[in-house]
Amino acid sequence: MAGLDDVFGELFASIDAVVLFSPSGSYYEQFASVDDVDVIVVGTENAVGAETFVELPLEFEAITERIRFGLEGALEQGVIEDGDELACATSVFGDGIDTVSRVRADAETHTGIYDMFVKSRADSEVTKAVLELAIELGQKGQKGKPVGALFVVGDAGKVMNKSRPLSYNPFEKSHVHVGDPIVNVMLKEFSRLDGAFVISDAGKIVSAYRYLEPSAEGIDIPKGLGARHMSGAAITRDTNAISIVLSESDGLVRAFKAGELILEVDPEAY
Ligand SMILES: Nc1ncnc2c1ncn2[C@@H]1O[C@H](COP(=O)(O)OP(=O)(O)OP(=O)(O)O)[C@@H](O)[C@H]1O
Ligand SMILES: [Mn+2]
Repeated sequence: MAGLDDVFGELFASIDAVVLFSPSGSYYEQFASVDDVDVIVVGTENAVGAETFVELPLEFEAITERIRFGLEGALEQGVIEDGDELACATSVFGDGIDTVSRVRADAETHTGIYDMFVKSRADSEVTKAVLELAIELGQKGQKGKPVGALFVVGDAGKVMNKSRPLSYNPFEKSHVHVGDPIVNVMLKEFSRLDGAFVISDAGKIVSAYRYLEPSAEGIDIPKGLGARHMSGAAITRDTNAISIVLSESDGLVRAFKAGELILEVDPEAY
């Protein structure tokens, strides 16, 4: 009779690498004594001081997203290759690692979400701060009511050229940056008002209340979404910016790059 190892063992038979998602130090250490296996650590920070590390911008709640994003980053960094067989160990139910998924690295399913942070014009810290802000706004709303918001990040000069003011710009003479706690309060306050926020590569808030006027021809966004998403998507094809959009109507946060939807997250899941 076959033992469980014969059955479950197939999950990690002849794999090219083990990918540990946010392992504890002791869990990671155990792999040091395993022969002939490459170990890659993926997480929001390299808490275990791993030699091979891939950074996640957020702790994705959905395991499929977490693995897809982590592997996309690992492919980008060249620590794995297309077609590699990987044992991805992650936590689904508890604090510790409780799940192993066998996944084949597939360069074809490249979504661009990793590029959004690492290969964009804007600093990855800036993109991350804006994404976190949008998620936080989505969780709390404005005084309990759902709000929508549109942030256009990077390539600000070109974005300004493709847009016009809806009202006076409260950030006109200021030198404030995203990530700054005061600025987050201001951005949340202004998010009740119309138009887009324009943010520079380095995170400076260039303007609020911008009405975007990109060419929207041929832009394909999910059905049911309106002008905020259409303009947010289209501006990323006309410029090298990325857009992060919080929908007032369905509460989801979406990101667009090069005119394409590259990320869709439910703020309630974080
Ligand atoms: N071209 C644009 N540039 C900047 N902001 C815009 C633009 N078009 C619409 N908006 C902003 O988006 C808001 C919502 O518009 P609309 O309902 O058409 O968008 P939506 O994609 O359905 O977004 P939501 O899901 O939040 O309702 C508008 O009140 C306006 O503030
Ligand atoms: Mn709408």
